[in-house]
Amino acid sequence: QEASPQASQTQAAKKPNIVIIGTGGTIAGAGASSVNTGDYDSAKVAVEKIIAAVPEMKEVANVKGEQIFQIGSESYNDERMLKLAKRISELVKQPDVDAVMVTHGTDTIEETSYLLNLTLKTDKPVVIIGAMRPGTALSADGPLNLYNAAVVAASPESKGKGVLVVMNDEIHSARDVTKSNALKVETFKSLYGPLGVVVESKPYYYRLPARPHTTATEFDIDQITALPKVDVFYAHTSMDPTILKAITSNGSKALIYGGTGNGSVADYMEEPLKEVRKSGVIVVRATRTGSGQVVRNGEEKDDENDWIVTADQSPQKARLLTSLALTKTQDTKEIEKILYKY
Ligand SMILES: NC(=O)CC[C@H](N)C(=O)O
Repeated sequence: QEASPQASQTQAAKKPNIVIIGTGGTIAGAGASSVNTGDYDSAKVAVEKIIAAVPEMKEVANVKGEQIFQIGSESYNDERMLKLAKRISELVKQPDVDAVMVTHGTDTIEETSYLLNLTLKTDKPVVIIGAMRPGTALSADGPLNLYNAAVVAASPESKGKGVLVVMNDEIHSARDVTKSNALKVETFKSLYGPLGVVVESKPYYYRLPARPHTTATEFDIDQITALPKVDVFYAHTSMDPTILKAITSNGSKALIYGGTGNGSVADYMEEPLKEVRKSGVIVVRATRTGSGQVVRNGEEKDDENDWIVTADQSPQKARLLTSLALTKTQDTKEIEKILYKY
């Protein structure tokens, strides 16, 4: 028996309204054949088509697509990130929008989502998803990731938990998540484990983010028009100190030195790095190891050189947070406090 139009209207009214913003990536990718899992063009398929491929989402929410760009996420820059963040901020202010999802390339999900987590002023669920295999491939992961993300975004339990990244049946906090493998579908890992999992159309949370996010931060996306320029230098054996010279005259306000081990600085890089600081650029020591806090004055003379250290953030996450910090203060001690707070 068909439901009456009124009955189906009431059904629709009970379901949350979710806007899905399409930005590109492999979830919007297409390969030449079904066995191409790593050889394909990303950012090809429109978000409406991606949504149409998962009609099961209609059971959980009223979903609507919106294409903001069609790019591989390696091509994000501050301008694009701000455009996306500002659009989400507009949407979450609408009373008829209950949650926002973003389909995103996986390369830089960890950066965009961290920026959103630090700057959006909302308790509504904001869920970012991608895929490791294009929709044309056998065992494509995008459709289930999309469905699971809708389940998470539609759940009242997901409110107030910060920006979430849902991939491979896991719910991650934007603060901690990182892409750990170039190909595998289980690439997304969080240093301290995921917040929860999605099982049979239900989210199950097991932990909460401890660091302030969204409504509890001092950063408001609506007040930010540009991000101060911050660059990253990746340390290795036999570095070329002249590369650091470029940082003193390219408009950078800070340099994240992705040091070996505990943010260590090679003996022959000390002078060039001191010069960077003397030129006015803030020097932040981070670690290239992927985890662990950098210890102030541990192996380096931070007090003497007026260098600062990150907590456990990767150089790329520290870059975004330092840039946000610079919108508030130029004081190195204050910036370091911010790096340890979020
Ligand atoms: N799996 C992916 O999404 C990678 C595709 C592309 N490099 C991107 O990040 O958009």
